[in-house]
Order: sequence, then structure tokens, then C-alpha cells
Amino acid sequence: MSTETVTISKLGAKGHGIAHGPQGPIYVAHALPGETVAIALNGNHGTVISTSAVSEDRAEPLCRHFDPDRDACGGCTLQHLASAPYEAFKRDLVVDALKAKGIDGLVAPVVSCAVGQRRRAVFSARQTEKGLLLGFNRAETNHIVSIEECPIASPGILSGLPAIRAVAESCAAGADTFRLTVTETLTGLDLAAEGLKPLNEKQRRRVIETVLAAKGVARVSANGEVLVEPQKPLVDFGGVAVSPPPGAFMQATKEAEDAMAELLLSHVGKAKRVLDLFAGSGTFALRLARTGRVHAVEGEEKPLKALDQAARNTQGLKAVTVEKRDLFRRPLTTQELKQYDAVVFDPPRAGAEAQVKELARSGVKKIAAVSCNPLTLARDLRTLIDGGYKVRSVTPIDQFLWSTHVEAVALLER
Ligand SMILES: C[S@@+](CC[C@H](N)C(=O)[O-])C[C@H]1O[C@@H](n2cnc3c(N)ncnc32)[C@H](O)[C@@H]1O
Repeated sequence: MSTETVTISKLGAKGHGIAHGPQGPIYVAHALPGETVAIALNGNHGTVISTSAVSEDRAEPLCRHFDPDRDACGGCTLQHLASAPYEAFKRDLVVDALKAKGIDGLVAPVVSCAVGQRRRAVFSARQTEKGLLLGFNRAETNHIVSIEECPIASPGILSGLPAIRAVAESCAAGADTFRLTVTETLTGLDLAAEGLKPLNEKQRRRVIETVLAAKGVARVSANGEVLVEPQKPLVDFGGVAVSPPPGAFMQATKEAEDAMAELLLSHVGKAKRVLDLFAGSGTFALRLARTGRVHAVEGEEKPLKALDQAARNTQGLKAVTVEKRDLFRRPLTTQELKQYDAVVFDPPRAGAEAQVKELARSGVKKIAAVSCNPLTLARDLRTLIDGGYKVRSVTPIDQFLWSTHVEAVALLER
């Protein structure tokens, strides 16, 4: 390890300040463009010792767990960046990914994210000699930082921390680390533990007693199995009540979900036959079914069942059909796509490569692409453009405040 003084020239995609040293780029966490910093250099990573020229874009972090000089949690990367350059950074993640695929000039301003909106958080937990450790991992390590506050989490999750801790403690057996996904639902907190060793009868009883004594916990599951469910967890997808399965995917903030839904609904308009691909528990399908018949396709059985049940229990929706299908291996073919006026797709980070190849050859009039990865979105848009589609807009949506992740909705037509 050596000491050097460097000047940061830009912010990298992972939120590090990047300086150019004689051996190539040096990545410095918590440093901003324009700043001159003395660093302890380890390989091509620097740790700030002192800053002599402070950027005007620097902001005071809101959370005590962000402080790099203390035991900082790795949940946030960019709390030290003021809001205007922060939003420019997020927008540029999309702009740069599209540019690299020859797609220019279509990116709208970012739909912002406020503090206190995150309704889903994934905690790490472990029993120690001093008691239960519950928190978030320090960046790029397995070390758990115990959490006392979190400005991005919803008030429901924050006020539920004592109950979450008590349930985690009742689940914890041995010193192994496990993950606890906490989702705030309309009926209470939904807690899904994963990576736990199978619980014996005594441990199960302890979890049940803890949940019944705690306030505000709707359900606890371990490795996908429901242990106790005082209330059926319910979420609202555009006026349709859905009970998602334990640990199922859900958009991390309701505000981002609503923004995405509004964009794609305005584009799809009154299309009579709509296909929703990678449909999850029906976040978009159930909203789309207010005006058109919807076929929802998804790889996982349980969310699809929740979607189907919600559609059957709700008055005033057009017909909703569901299909379990692996869209990476068996995308809908050009022939199958013929019956739809509009297609919505919202794949995992890997994107929808196989499916867009079929879509690019199809006659579907309108497409809405929702994505959590600008790189695979750009690749997929390129395929659709080469197949004759025009991109009308791309809107970045900040769903993961102070992280380096960004969502985007692209609207296309032919
Ligand atoms: C980003 S989520 C979107 C879910 C839903 N649209 C929503 O907004 O809640 C991606 C979804 O794709 C599903 N998925 C992942 N791989 C898949 C595959 N190979 N075939 C079909 N669905 C898949 C996941 O189960 C998940 O529900």
C-alpha cells in the first residue's frame, strides 16, 4: 500500500471517483470529480485520507451509516452527491448505454426518488455471542453493519425494526448468516427468510409466538415455506388487490411502479389484446386489464397463481389469461405474437435477448420495454430498431435512491 495525491476527473458507473494514474485508472470511493485527494492506494483502488479541493457538487450525507470513517453500510453509494449532479449521473447511465449502441437523443429527464419510499429491503442477519446482528452488508464484503436508521426505507419498515429484529432473532439458529427480505404491504410486514437451516418444531413455535406477540407482521416464511400468517399480505396494483407469494419480486417503491405503469399505459392506450411478458404477480398486467384482454407470461408458478387469483376476484377487468413459460429458452414466436396489438416486457437484468429477436420480426404495433439494466436495454432496443421499430421515448426512473442502479421505460412503435 502507498500514498498518493490525485485529482478526480469523472464519476464511474459504480459511483467511484476516477483519477488517472501513471498505471491507468484509480478508483476512489466517496470522491467526486474536481476533487484533489490524498489516498492510500491498494492496487487500482484508493481510500481517501484527506481532501484538499472539495467539489461544489458535494452534499452532506443524511445517514450516519454512510460515514466512510466509521463502520459504513454498503446500501448507499452516492449520498455525498448533490441532487442535480446525482440525477445527471443516473440519466447518463442510460444515455451512455444507448449511445454505445448508436441510439441518441431520446432520453427524458429522470423521474426522481424521494427519501422514505423504499417499501422493500433485504437485510442480512446473524446470531452472535453479543446478540442478533441485523443490518446491511458493508460494500463488497460479508461484514454486517448493524442498522439504527435508514433514510431511504419507508416509515413502515423503520417503525417495524424492533419487530423485524425480534422475528429475525427467533429464526436465527447457529451463527450462519441469512437474508431477510422485508416488504411493507397494506396488511403489515411480509418477512421472507432465506438461507436458513431447516427449523425444528421448537424453533417454529418460537417464530410463531414471536410473530403473534409482535405488532404489524403479516407473514413470516423461511426458504419459501410460510411459517405463520396472521394476515394475508396484500398489495395494490392499480386498484387490484394481490397477495404475492413469499419473497416474490416487487418493484421497490410504489412511486416508481406508478410512474412506470403510467408511462406504459399511456403508450399502449386502448389496445384490445395485450401481452405482458415477465409479468411477475401482475404489477402491469392487472392495470392493463382495465382496458384490454391481457395474456400474462412468467417463468415462476407462484406469482402467476397470485396474478390469476387477483384477476378472478376483481370485478370490471377484461379477460386475463396466464402462462408459465421460460422466455429465455422458449420466447413467444413471431407467429404467436400475431394476435397482439401491444406488448409489454419487463425482464430481469439479463434482458430479453431471445424474445426481442422474435418481436423484431413481428407486426406488433406498440411495445413498452421496462428495464433495470441500461446495458441490456440498449442491446434489446438496438435489435428492435434494426427490425423496423422507432423508439419514441426512454424515461429513466430512479427507484433505488443513492445507488448506481436505474430503471428505464422505453416506448416503441412501428
Ligand atoms: C423485473 S421482474 C418484473 C416482474 C413484473 N413485471 C413486475 O413489475 O412486478 C422480472 C420477472 O421475470 C421473471 N423471469 C425471470 N427469468 C425468466 C424467464 N427466463 N422466463 C420468464 N420469466 C422470467 C421473474 O420471475 C420476475 O417475475
